[in-house]
Amino acid sequence: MEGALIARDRVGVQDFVLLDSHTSEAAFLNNLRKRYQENLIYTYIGTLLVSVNPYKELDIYTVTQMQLYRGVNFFELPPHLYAIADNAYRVMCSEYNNHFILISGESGAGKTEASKKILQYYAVTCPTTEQLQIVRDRLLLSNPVLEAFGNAKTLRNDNSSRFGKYMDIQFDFKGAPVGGHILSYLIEKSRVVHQNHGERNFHIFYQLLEGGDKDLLCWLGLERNPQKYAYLIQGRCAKVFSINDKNDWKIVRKAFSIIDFTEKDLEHLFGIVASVLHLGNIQFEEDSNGHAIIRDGTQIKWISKLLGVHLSILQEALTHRKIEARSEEVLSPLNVDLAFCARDAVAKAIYGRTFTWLVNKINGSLANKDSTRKTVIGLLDIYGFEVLDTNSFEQFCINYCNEKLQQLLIEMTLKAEQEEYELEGIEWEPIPYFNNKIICDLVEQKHKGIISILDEECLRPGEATDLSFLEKLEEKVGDHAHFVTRKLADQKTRKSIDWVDFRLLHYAGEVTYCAVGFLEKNNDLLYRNLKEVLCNSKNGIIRDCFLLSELDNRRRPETVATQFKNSLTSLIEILMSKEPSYVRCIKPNENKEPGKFDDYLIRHQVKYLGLMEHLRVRRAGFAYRRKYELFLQRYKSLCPATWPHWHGPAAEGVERLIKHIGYKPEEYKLGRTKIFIRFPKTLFATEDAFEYRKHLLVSRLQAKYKGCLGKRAYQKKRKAAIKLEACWRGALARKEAKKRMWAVQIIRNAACAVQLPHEAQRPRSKKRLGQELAPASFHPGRDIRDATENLH
Ligand SMILES: Nc1ncnc2c1ncn2[C@@H]1O[C@H](COP(=O)(O)OP(=O)(O)OP(=O)(O)O)[C@@H](O)[C@H]1O
Repeated sequence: MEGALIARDRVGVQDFVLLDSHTSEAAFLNNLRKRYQENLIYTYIGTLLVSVNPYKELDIYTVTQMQLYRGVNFFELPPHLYAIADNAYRVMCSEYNNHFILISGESGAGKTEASKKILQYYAVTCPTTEQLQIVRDRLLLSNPVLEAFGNAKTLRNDNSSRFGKYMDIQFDFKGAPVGGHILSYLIEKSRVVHQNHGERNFHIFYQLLEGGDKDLLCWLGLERNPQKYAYLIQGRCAKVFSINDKNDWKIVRKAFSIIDFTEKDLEHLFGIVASVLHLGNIQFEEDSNGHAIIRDGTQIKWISKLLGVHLSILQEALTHRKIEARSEEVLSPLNVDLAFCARDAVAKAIYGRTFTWLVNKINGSLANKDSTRKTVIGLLDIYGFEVLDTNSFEQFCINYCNEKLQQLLIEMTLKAEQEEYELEGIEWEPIPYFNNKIICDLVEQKHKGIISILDEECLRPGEATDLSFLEKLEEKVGDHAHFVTRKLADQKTRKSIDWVDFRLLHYAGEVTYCAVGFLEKNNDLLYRNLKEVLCNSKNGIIRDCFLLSELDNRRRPETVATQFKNSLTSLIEILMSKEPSYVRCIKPNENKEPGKFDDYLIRHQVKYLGLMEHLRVRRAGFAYRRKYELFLQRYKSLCPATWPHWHGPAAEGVERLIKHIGYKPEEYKLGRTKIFIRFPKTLFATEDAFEYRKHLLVSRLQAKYKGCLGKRAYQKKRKAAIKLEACWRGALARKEAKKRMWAVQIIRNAACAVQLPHEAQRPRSKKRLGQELAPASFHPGRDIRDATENLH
């Protein structure tokens, strides 16, 4: 916060909480824009981080930067992902509790990049040993593998994650990363068989074709040209290969070896990828009875080899459907349309289940077998609210997921805020906010919610269709305030809703869903005979996946929506038991252009990410709160009673201090351990006074220091002068004394020379005398004369 305060006049405010007009969306956008244009992509709302995708490499993710943020108080440095990561880590280590970082935003907003950067931060800054290095590498390299199979180029993002991901990083008591676990959500299987214009299939297909060596492709019966595969040219993407495919393939191959995939695993895995491509090239034609038959046997032979299933059984399974007639099972031939549907269903099913297998395999290699207690930090990278031109079953699931996460955010933020006030004994009035529980209930309520109604239609006997589902919705939830169809709408709204549509009023806005395809996608059915064939596959991955799900679904198969609902419920439970941190990613423009800030697009995201709401909640009570000790430490110079030292309790010191500054009662509240300041302007005034005071103190200090320096220099000189003088005098005196002694001696010697030659008084020779007294410069005649003169 202090960092934010200091820098507030430089480029906007680093924390939206400090915005004066916190209810103004324009002021919010203004601040975001100002900072974005200076490449300041991060801004706080309290402890939530807002991130705007820069669409260019910034020099803020270096190891030096990581070290800078390591172990530093949250608000001391400018907002950064590393501050969020470090804060969660430090609290986890000190309080030994679990955390999660929820990263959300729309496609292309930068969620995956953010989660990778957090992971790298932990990899670089956490303590590690040589053995833990393996875990660290596996954690980091699980990303390229999952991205290869779960990401694709879309119109909005060249590397779009087509699944939701929650990753737990486990730490031991020393804070070293020792393991991990990944949960994946709703992979977009429909992409395997169909892509929108300008989009691609999952990366792995292109990586294999571009990067796989000749022998491998030959073994898989593939050609290097993606144009040859029907499932890869649906989107008519201008550049089918991306510049990264070849390189990414190498990374993925390396990752496989580090994550412990055996040669057999890889053989089966690539066999499945190739089988999907071959499946897409299977064509059907009508025989004389109007039944589907396979036109060319080449593709099916490859599939039979790669999946390890008998050729004739596979042929039959793709062109027939097994039905139960009373106690008998009969094979009914399919027409061409149904055969194409069966083919696509197989491709989607084997790809989807292989993805699940892949996640499990990675989890196996990340698992920490040690049973000692560990703490975790979870990273949730999940699709944001999505509104397309035509919204289908997938968008319905994604937006439902966002409703649940919004509910979690509001609950946890409000709860945390309320708990803090309670803990501190502060009264506050809860602010009104839109509780989206009503929409969650509309979707998920047992027997009455949309998912239950959809399931009923999917599972009931008789002719159920998307239209009959729509009618059921009108009948059962028609009077809900957040639901509308063309039939139920008023005249004005009616025009914008088609007969096959229904509209939900989400917390983030209205979304119209086309009911066509809901039943089929929710059922996700594979004809029973096809399932049986796959259960008997010699390809280990396929056999395991299908056998397992057969065992799971022996009673009543769960529909896709119900599976998703259940997985979301357990995700929310996981998150509720942890301490939250939030990163909200914003996409600045549709063209992936650096520096372009599209106001309209961003305003929309600010709204549906609930940022204004979050800011309101943060500001509803108090804009700023600080522990008494920290507050006093910073501002004690503003009051003579607390400066330079306050010896009593910090709370009393703060009370004296704010009385001296002149805080009005409505501007603050004193809690048990913290001071709460309601308005930013109060804090800014205090900060300004502190800045002014700091300057004064600095000038005083400077003056004192200069004075000290001068005094010291003077004293040094004085001492030197005295010393010099003393030396000089001493030297003079010594010289004088010597001269006298010397003269006396000479005269004595001279006198002796004239008197009795006594042994003791025998005159020394002139030379000897000279050596004794003045060895170098003795001139007897001149010196005796001088000495005699001196005596007078
Ligand atoms: N901090 C960043 N610095 C530089 N470029 C970034 C940053 N964040 C995102 N980008 C760019 O934006 C692109 C899209 O980001 P990312 O894949 O993380 O989006 P996303 O929100 O995960 O999208 P999706 O939901 O489709 O997966 C990246 O490929 C990268 O080019």
